[in-house]
Amino acid sequence: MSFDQTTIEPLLDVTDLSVEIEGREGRTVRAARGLSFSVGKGRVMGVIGESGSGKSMTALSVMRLLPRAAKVTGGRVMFQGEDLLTKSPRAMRSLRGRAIGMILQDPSVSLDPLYTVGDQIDEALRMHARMSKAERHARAVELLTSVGIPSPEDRLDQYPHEMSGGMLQRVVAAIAIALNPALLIADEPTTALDPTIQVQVLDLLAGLRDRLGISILLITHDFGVAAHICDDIMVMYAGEVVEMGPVRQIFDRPAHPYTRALMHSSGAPEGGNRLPTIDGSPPDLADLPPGCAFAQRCPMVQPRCRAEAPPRRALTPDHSAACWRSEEIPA
Ligand SMILES: Nc1ncnc2c1ncn2[C@@H]1O[C@H](COP(=O)(O)OP(=O)(O)OP(=O)(O)O)[C@@H](O)[C@H]1O
Repeated sequence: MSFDQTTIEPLLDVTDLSVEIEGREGRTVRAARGLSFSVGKGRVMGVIGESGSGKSMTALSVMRLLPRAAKVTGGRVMFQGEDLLTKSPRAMRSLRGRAIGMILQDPSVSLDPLYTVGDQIDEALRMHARMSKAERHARAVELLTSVGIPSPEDRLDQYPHEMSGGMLQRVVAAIAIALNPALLIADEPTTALDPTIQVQVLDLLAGLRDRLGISILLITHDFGVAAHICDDIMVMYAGEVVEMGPVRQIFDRPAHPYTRALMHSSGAPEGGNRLPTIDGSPPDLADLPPGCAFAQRCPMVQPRCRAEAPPRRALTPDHSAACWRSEEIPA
């Protein structure tokens, strides 16, 4: 749990989610292992961790868009009272775009170069909502305005190649929110953008939460990005959630040595060193060691850590971490 559920209702509630990928030579990659987390209504939850920690697989599982080689081997993904893992592909298609919007890393991949921005927003509105052509046009203008695009009427007639990366990501955001989704899943939405534009796009997302009450699951490997807009964060390492809680509490008192190392190696959202550099590399997810997966890189490792995996336990009602030595980590 990452927020006080007596006052904030969860919108997305994931329990014990496990994902396996059939790799080469019969290797089974354990991309997610028993993940549990909740995204509160109107909250931004940051999913943070190094490359390969399982952030994207987690998001793809929620959206039911895992690649063919990957499969969910256990768990529940409760959203608006239903387990998404049991829904039909057709029901999921309808849910995506309507109740769950998506923003991916590279806006040029999300948009079709052959159609104008206006056509692409219109398509999203036509697929799911019963609106007249005039209503759809008015809504498209309203959407572009709400994501901070100046002269929206003119922009509707432009093609993606006529717009900058930052503007394109705003268009993607406009399409993602076109049908008033309750949840937005954003996978590294600012990584492909210039640092100054990154901040603008993050502010846009924060604005959507504040104005529309949308919940956001934001994947990033950048602590600066998380600090900028997240209410809560979950830190992933080797397919597990190793720490979770309100961002302020984690900043003030990290309770996992990996979180602390990430915080110390990450730059501000304005630029600088975005890729965390921590000595050593994560374990092979197809051949995990016994005990704590971080033990081999951990500055605080003890013999017990190599023998027995620490369960995630609560330090405060809404802050938890999976480390035997949480209480000893310097603030
Ligand atoms: N098609 C695939 N076949 C085999 N293994 C895969 C495949 N896709 C991903 N993986 C593995 O699954 C694990 C989790 O990957 P995932 O993409 O979720 O990590 P991530 O934290 O999102 O990383 P990044 O920040 O680089 O996107 C990684 O170890 C990765 O190597």
